[in-house]
Amino acid sequence: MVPAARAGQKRPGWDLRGQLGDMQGKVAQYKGKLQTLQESEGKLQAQLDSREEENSKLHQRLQELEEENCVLQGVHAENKQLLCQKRQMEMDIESLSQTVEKLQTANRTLTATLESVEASLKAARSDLSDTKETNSRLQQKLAAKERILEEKLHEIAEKNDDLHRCEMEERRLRNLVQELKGNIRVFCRVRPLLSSERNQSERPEHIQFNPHDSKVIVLSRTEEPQSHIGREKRETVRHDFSFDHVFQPAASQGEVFEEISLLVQSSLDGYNVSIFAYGQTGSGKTFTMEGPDNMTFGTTGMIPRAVKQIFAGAEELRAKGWSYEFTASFLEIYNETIRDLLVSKPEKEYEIKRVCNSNEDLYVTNLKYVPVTSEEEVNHLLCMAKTNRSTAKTAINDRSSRSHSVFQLKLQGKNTAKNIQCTSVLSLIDLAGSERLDKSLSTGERLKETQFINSSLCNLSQVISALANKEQHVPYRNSKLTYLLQNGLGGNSKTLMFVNISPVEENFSESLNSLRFASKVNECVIGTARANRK
Ligand SMILES: Nc1ncnc2c1ncn2[C@@H]1O[C@H](COP(=O)(O)OP(=O)(O)OP(=O)(O)O)[C@@H](O)[C@H]1O
Repeated sequence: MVPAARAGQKRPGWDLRGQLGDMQGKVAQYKGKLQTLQESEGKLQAQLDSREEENSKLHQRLQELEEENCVLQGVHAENKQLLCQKRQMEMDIESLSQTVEKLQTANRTLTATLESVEASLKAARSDLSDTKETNSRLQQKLAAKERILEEKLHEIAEKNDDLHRCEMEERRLRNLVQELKGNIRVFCRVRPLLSSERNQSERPEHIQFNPHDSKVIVLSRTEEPQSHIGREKRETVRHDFSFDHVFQPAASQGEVFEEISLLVQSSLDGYNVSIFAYGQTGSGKTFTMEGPDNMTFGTTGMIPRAVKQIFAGAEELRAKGWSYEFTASFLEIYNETIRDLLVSKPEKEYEIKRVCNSNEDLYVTNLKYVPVTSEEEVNHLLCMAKTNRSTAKTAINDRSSRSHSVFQLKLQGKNTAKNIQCTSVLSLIDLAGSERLDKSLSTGERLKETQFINSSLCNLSQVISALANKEQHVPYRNSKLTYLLQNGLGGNSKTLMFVNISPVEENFSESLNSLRFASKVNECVIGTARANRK
């Protein structure tokens, strides 16, 4: 467009040819330029292509880089996370370090403790081993001791058997001694003068003792001349008596009991034992058997002493396997009538009967038989009996007993281990006064009493002599006393009689009578006693 505008400014024909030439030049120019351009374009195109190629490569590279970036970003994020984790881990590590430090400290402490524990353990192990050794030594010792113990137990068992044999032998020998002394023994006891009797003489001269022989007593009296019996001048008449023992007035209750204690003991061995006190009123029978009213420890009589010994003996025998049951009764026979001393107002009738299915055992109907377990219980019964005992006044003694009193203790022993049983009755009898009729000034009721007393005492002597003479008939039934005591009088029992003597010269005849009666009894030899054993 630009050349048309210039041609309008110069001549139109020239102008057109010039313009054409110009134009052609210009076209050629343009053509050249175009070619150059085309070439440039080709180059550019080539460049463009190469650029495009490069661009594509770059693009690809960019993509790769983006991808890498993306990866890097991931890595970065990861890195960041790792950093975070690292920090966390560092913190953890730090805390762990602290923990580790603490643990190390604790570990150190524990190690120290462990060391000390190990040391203790070691010591304990060593102790344990020592203890084990000691233990094993002790076990051996124990086993040895057990063996010894077993042997000893065996020995003890054998010794126990020996002991039992010895005990039986001792019993046998003790009873043999008693038998050799005679189953009926008589002890004479002369009581001291009472203060009320002192005006007579300080020392009774009509009674003499032998200081070298405790078995002898002599009664002597100077008698006036009596030509009708051949005595022309005054002469001293001697009456010599010999008994198993004679107790002088000074003899204590203890000394007397010592002499009868073996006899009492044999009732624990199964022997019936009867101990009588015989003598005139006021001669000391009740004192000997029971003791005085104002009893002291030293003056207790044979009954409480026997009871004490029986219970003590039973207790000793308990250790040897024996056990005992005791039954006590206390009665009096007054004018041939039985009365229970263990009841204050006896109203019943009492009769002596045989126990059913038994040839020997007797019992009294309605009588109180009291099972007793101790000395105190029996002493209580003795007190009760003393109060209830019938007493009556006579010319000779203020509180003279006019009845026979019979205390009986039944003993039932058993030794379960040895399968032995024994039964016996210990009878302690305080006989009624034996004074003669003329002296006691008895009349009326008193006369009757005296007759009953004398008849039953006479019957007692008849029974004893019938037994001694081995007579077929023994008159037990003639009096309540002998009937009741027949088991304590026969050959199966041991009998002891105290003959009590008053020291008063006035009582010479009574004393002589008593000593004569006792002598008769003493002469009796009744068969061998047998223990009631099963
Ligand atoms: N050995 C003695 N020592 C001291 N006093 C005694 C002795 N023996 C007896 N007596 C006393 O003599 C008196 C008579 O004794 P006791 O009453 O025992 O006689 P008794 O024979 O039982 O008489 P009775 O037949 O009347 O019962 C009593 O005062 C008693 O204390």
